[in-house]
Amino acid sequence: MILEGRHTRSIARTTDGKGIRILDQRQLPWEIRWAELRDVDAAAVAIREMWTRGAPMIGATAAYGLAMALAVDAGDAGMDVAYDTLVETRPTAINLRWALDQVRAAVAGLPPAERAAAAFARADAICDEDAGLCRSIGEHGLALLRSLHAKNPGRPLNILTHCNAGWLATVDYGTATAPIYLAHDAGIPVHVWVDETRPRNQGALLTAFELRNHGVPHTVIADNAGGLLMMQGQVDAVIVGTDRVTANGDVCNKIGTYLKALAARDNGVPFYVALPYTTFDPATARGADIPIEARSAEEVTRLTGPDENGRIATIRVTDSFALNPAFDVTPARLVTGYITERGVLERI
Ligand SMILES: CSC[C@@H](O)[C@@H](O)C(=O)COP(=O)(O)O
Repeated sequence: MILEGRHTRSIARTTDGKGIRILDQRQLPWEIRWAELRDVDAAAVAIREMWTRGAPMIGATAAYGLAMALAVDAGDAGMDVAYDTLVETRPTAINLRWALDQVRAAVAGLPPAERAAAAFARADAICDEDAGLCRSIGEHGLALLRSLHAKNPGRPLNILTHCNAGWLATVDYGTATAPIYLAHDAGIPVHVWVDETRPRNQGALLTAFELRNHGVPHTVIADNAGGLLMMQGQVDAVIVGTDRVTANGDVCNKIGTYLKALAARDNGVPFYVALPYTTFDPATARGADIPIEARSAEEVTRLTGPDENGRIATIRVTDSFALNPAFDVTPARLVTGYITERGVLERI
């Protein structure tokens, strides 16, 4: 399924300006379906049930959710209830709290009649800023990929990524994918190893969809294949996104990221983390202090997708007890560099 354009903004206001449209990521890559969210409860459901996902996109959706709440009840008490509802939807990505705090600060001290408009304006600005941040991450990452490719100019540059940190997870470009898109557009022969990213398969379903749309050569691999490929010299760099980087540089990202970082270190493969400043959490000292989201065991025990007739079907993988921590923490010592809008930093 190809969208118009290579990447697109996956969040926008509805034409009447009172709600938002998001790409319903539960349907991808099988169907392009936009969902309209018209109140704070709809925004909370969309975040919690992962119609939309990825740290910056969660923040953007929540910002609009708070604005929609203020359009109904602009009082302080109502705002606090809406804030609490939204901030609890997903605990790990710091962008969620950051964006809600931004909207709350933007309306502080305003008369109730002016609050909703100010909140929507701040949410719009968060989206515009995020697209710019990701573009800058892409430009700094492009310079990095150029130098990596120059070491072996005769062959494709092999990047391994985990989960989806692409334009679906941000407002545009993505974080981990932005350098890849810009490198591909600049004529650097990039090939991407895409971890399928069990249990929700964000790699196989979403990152592969994005790369296909953009025409970037890629190969989907089982999550456990990366170590072997690194050992065989088939990975030049790992680039991942993140839900939160703490004051000491620890990186929280989709479950399985830590194992990739360990394998990368053991094989001398550089391990990069792409992030905007909105994902940095200086108030949290270290990764062990981050709340790790526990999601439903059914995400592990069930698989969902279209059957041979195109009908969406769910099959059971096991009836045993299952555990589903959604994120893990990669210690700062395993990170080669942080690709940010300010440049590629050895320390955050
Ligand atoms: C630019 S998105 C960065 C992270 O949010 C991304 O890598 C990730 O882990 C997403 O997890 P998800 O559970 O799909 O929201």
